[in-house]
Amino acid sequence: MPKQNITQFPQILTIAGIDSSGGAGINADIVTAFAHQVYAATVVIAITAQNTYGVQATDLLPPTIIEQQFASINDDLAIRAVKTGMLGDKLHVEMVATALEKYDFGPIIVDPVMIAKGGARLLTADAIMTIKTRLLPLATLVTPNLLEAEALVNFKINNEQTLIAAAKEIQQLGAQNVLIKGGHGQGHHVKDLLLLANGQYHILANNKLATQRTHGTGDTYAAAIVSNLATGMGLVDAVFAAKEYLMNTIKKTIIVGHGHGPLNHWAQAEGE
Ligand SMILES: Nc1ncnc2c1ncn2[C@@H]1O[C@H](COP(=O)(O)OP(=O)(O)O)[C@@H](O)[C@H]1O
Ligand SMILES: Cc1ncc(COP(=O)(O)OP(=O)(O)O)c(N)n1
Repeated sequence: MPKQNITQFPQILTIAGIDSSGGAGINADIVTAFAHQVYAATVVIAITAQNTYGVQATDLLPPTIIEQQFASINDDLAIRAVKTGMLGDKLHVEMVATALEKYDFGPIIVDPVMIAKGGARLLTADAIMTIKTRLLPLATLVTPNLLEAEALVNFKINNEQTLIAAAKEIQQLGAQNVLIKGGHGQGHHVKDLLLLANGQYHILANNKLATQRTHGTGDTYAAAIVSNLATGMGLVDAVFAAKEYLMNTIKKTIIVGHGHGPLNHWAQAEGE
């Protein structure tokens, strides 16, 4: 079927899991994209039963419907950039990699989601190797948090030297650019490291805010980056603008649920 050439709205694709509580996963990706005036299509890989206390159950969709979602989107939409999130297991990581090799959806942002804040596994341990061998070589940018970065490189990150070493090693696995997020670090400051394809790097630093309403921070960060890329921003600007969007969503708290609550995606529109 020929694609219509009507693309007034930048369109992104998110390939991830649904969060029943609405704060993370595909739910966070959609609201983040729309807050950026970007349209979001979805390939649903997983369904989770979770709330702000934690993840109670997860299930993965069968391959046929996943393959069909990719085909349906490719036949009709004009996707400019794509993001992956919760992929569940080795088989699903392989399927997603195969689809991303087959279809051209533009720059690929890989958020290698492994463990939710409450400790639940969102990716089986054996799938980490598949992320390394199949998905990272396709990635324009990979966005691990500190624990995910450690799992990718198999060493502890406890200072700036090991942080840079880890980013370089992840880049050698094939990801063009690497953003290691520092939210899980110790102390009062958060330091994210962005290592670029040309070897230069930037540190994005901010104070750690005393809040437990941080459910969906990783998804929101990556979704804002992919949205910015879809509007034509360069990678460095896209990351810095995404960080600013994210910080606004954390600073202006909304109260939903009793545990690790979701972010405030109205914050930017409301202004300072
Ligand atoms: N308590 C906090 N205060 C300020 N920024 C935070 C806080 N928690 C998370 N962030 C921001 O969210 C980003 C992602 O959080 P992080 O915990 O590193 O990843 P993930 O949400 O994927 O586990 C961090 O880089 C940081 O910018
Ligand atoms: C369906 C789904 N996908 C991803 C996550 C993890 O979200 P993230 O922003 O990395 O962090 P927390 O939500 O764990 O704070 C999730 N929980 N569910």
